[in-house]
Amino acid sequence: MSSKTKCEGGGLAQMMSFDCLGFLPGDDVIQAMEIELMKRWGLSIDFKQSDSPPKAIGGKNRTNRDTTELEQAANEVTESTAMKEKAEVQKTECNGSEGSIDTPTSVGSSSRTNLVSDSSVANDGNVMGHVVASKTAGNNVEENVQRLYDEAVEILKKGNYCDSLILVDDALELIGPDDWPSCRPRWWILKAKVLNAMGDHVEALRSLQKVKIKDRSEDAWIEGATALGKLELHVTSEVWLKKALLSCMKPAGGEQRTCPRKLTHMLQAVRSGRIYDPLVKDTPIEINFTGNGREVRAERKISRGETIFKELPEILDQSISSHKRTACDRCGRSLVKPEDIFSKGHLACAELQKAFKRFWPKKTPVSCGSCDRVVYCSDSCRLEAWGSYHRAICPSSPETTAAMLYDVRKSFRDVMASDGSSWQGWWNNEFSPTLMAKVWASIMCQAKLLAASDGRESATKSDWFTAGSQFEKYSTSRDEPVKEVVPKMFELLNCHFRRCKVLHYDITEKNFNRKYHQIATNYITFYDASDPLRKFVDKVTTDNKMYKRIGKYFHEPLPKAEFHGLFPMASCLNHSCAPNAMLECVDVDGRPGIRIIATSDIDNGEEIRISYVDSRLERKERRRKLLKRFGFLCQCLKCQHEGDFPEVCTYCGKNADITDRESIQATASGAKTVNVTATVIDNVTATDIESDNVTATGTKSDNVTATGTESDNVTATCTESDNVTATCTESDNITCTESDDITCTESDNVSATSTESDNLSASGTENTQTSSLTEDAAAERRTPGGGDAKITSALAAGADSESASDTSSCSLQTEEQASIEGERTKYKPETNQEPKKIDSKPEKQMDDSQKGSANDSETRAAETNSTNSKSVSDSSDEVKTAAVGVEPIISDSKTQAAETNSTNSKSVSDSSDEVKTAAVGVEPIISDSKTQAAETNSTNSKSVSDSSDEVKTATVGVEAAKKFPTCGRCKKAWYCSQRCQKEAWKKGHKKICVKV
Ligand SMILES: C[S@@+](CC[C@H](N)C(=O)[O-])C[C@H]1O[C@@H](n2cnc3c(N)ncnc32)[C@H](O)[C@@H]1O
Repeated sequence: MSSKTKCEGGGLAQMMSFDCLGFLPGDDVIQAMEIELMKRWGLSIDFKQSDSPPKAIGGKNRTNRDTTELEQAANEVTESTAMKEKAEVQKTECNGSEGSIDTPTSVGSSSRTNLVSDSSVANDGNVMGHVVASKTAGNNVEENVQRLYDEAVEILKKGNYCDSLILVDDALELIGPDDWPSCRPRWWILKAKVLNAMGDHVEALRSLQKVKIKDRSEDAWIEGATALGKLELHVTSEVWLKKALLSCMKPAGGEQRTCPRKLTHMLQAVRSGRIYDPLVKDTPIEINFTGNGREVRAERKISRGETIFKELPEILDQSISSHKRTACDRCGRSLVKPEDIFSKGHLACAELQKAFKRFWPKKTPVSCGSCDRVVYCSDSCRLEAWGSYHRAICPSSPETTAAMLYDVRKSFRDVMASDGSSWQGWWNNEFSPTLMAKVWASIMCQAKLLAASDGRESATKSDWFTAGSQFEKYSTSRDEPVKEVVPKMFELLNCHFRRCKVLHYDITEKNFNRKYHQIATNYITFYDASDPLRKFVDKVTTDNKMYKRIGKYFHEPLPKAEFHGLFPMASCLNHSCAPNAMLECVDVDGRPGIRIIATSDIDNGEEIRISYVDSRLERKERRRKLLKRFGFLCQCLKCQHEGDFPEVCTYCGKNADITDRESIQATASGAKTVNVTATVIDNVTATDIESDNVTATGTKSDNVTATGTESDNVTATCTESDNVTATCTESDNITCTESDDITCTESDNVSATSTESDNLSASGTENTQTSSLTEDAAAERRTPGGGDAKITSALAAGADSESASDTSSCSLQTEEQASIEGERTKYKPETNQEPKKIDSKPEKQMDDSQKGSANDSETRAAETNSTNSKSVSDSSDEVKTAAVGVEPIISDSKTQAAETNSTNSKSVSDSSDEVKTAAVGVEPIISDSKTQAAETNSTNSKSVSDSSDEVKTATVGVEAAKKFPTCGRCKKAWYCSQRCQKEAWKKGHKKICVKV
């Protein structure tokens, strides 16, 4: 795609949160019918070429579509519109209307009396009189016309449609076309407003069409779009809304500006209707667009256990962790073989072999024919895949970028468990990179088909827009940069599609981020409900004798071929931890799909929600998962009425003790390390005298301060925090990340490094080096291998064999080619081992790059999974850190994490490398003589000392506060008083409380 035709849409697309506002596939046919109808109603067709969609693939466009077909369709619409009109709430009629047969409504258009001279109408008489008089006298006319206009608007506001219509008509008659041409359009628009309010949308359009296109203001386009929408001419309505948006963004002769939210909302609502209405037509749901995005509502009462809808994925890819299980690349049908599941030893068992012969469903995979990377369950899947995406990513030769994409997918799975770090910059484990590649490939194949069906070699802008619009269904509100985290994958995809045989597509950074978030927000994990392994096991387990002999081979949870798919309707379902529906994997039309089932009775109009996580998990765990993958803090009824901590009243938020839970503080003297780590605590402070390391780490904290006097390293690190200060007096190093202020006073040798810091100052120091990185440089540093020219070029080299046409941008450098070979082998360790479960590591990879050191604290804290304190030291000379009173999980109250100002602290040490956890509420334990001073800066501080000077670790201990009594039924809420418990019960706890 040339830069001219990039599907970026600039501010417009962003504002709309749609990729590009092109036409949707099939719009040409719909528009042809809409034009037919408009002609019947005597409306002019003032379209330009660019207002028309490209013709449908394999279909007929409006020029070659059979006219009788169109007429028939138009007749049907006319009839249904007329019927609707009848059923609709009363339309206002002034003096009786005379609608023509084809015109669904025609109110007040023909039979009004001319009231130019009748100034008794409503209260406009005087103004009208003035206008007439001033016109005759030739003075003050414009002023009087303006007054007349204001008057008409006032009357309209009062809902007196007939009077305002009469006034507008009279004014239009009075102000002849040649009098004040610039003033007439306003009157026509006002007339359209009145007519729309009266329900006469055809007449409203007729009025608007009296205004020349070049004179149509944003208001005119909006009014027209409203009329068209009411007449259910949705494609044309959207065209008018886009014109409103354009004229609002850049009014004639005016400066570029931002448009009102209302307008973008209108466009989104029309667009959503156009996208989802055809999908939901045979279901009991409607999909609406609200201020909070899409939502699914019941259109009628739905009973518990009822299937709400079934759906197949629009596009899918196998999850990285299950790639060893053979499955169809197109539909996800599992083609798993015994060898994929059982070890060689097990396979040697004759009994098992016999059982395989008898019970294992036989299905021979169909290979791609061009590459050996994918298989299909049937020839039809193979052909479908080839036409719709695979031909754009088929790795027919091992040297291609496409092959590398598959290598990455495979190797990623193999090495993740052992060496996650070597994958930094390539990918994370959210979903497979080939899913993203398939999305682009299918846009490309669609654009190619659109172009080809019109006899063109290359795709036009409109083709690209239409092709891209198939993924508009998957909206997202997330926009964090991803390219920076996985720059190598960006390079690989960009290089591949830029030089692809099908068409050239230049993936921009913005495209990449957007597609990533679209997929990450919307993918659903599913599997083939008719998996051969499942069928085999079912058969064996029903045969008692057989089960006795071979049942021992499958005690483990059975591994499934698992997929990530994009499901248009299910992706609109919002989450609730107390859902009224759930998702189940089932066969749909002979293919693996899903169905949504009501888990309780659902009222007409009620929102349908599923749970994105296991709703039996603790609230903090559910919220952590939701925040991590979907970026929201769940506020559902269940979350509102469950607590995380026994020390905090779930209802009123009161703490069980009197300490100030907004602060966490540690002070130590002469210790090796003073380390305070906190999540969602406002003030995090580590202070130290003559110690080696002082570290304060805060996530989502307001103030993070590390202060050292004559200390070696002072580090304050924070993620998403407001103020981070590392202050050091006569100390050696200060490091601040994402800090607002850094201050150094009278230090000997200070090196203060700041990333994205606002203020960096060093005063009174003898030897000071300060550096402030620019955002770009910082990004490059943060991303291992970021900007790695070798990889980029090598990727280009790999792509060379695919296309000779575009060598300028991806040039081949031989010594670099060798380097990618090195990379390739590095990423392809030979392993026959069963891949380990890779849950946390890959996630951590992404976090590491995104969150910097804060991630460490989160990981450590997650390991301890405790709100309680611990301190750790060990005999190695590495500095060990431990989260102090840290809850890594999101908490909506700043008071939920424990703090150090406590009465009882403790520290634990151990000689192993691992972070150890400790029980709470006990006196400090000193199990290792190498642990030295620890002291909490509290009223009841503890101190621990030791005579050795080898390793000094000081960490702050925390005691859990007193606990409140729990809800006896569900044990998921704590209350400080009976009153709180009763109130909470009434306000919603009752609805979510389940006896355990
Ligand atoms: C699969 S989409 C669901 C449809 C969504 N409303 C939309 O328009 O895209 C998932 C996204 O919906 C939003 N979402 C879903 N459930 C939510 C909830 N309970 N609270 C807040 N946001 C929610 C989040 O932004 C999440 O990333």
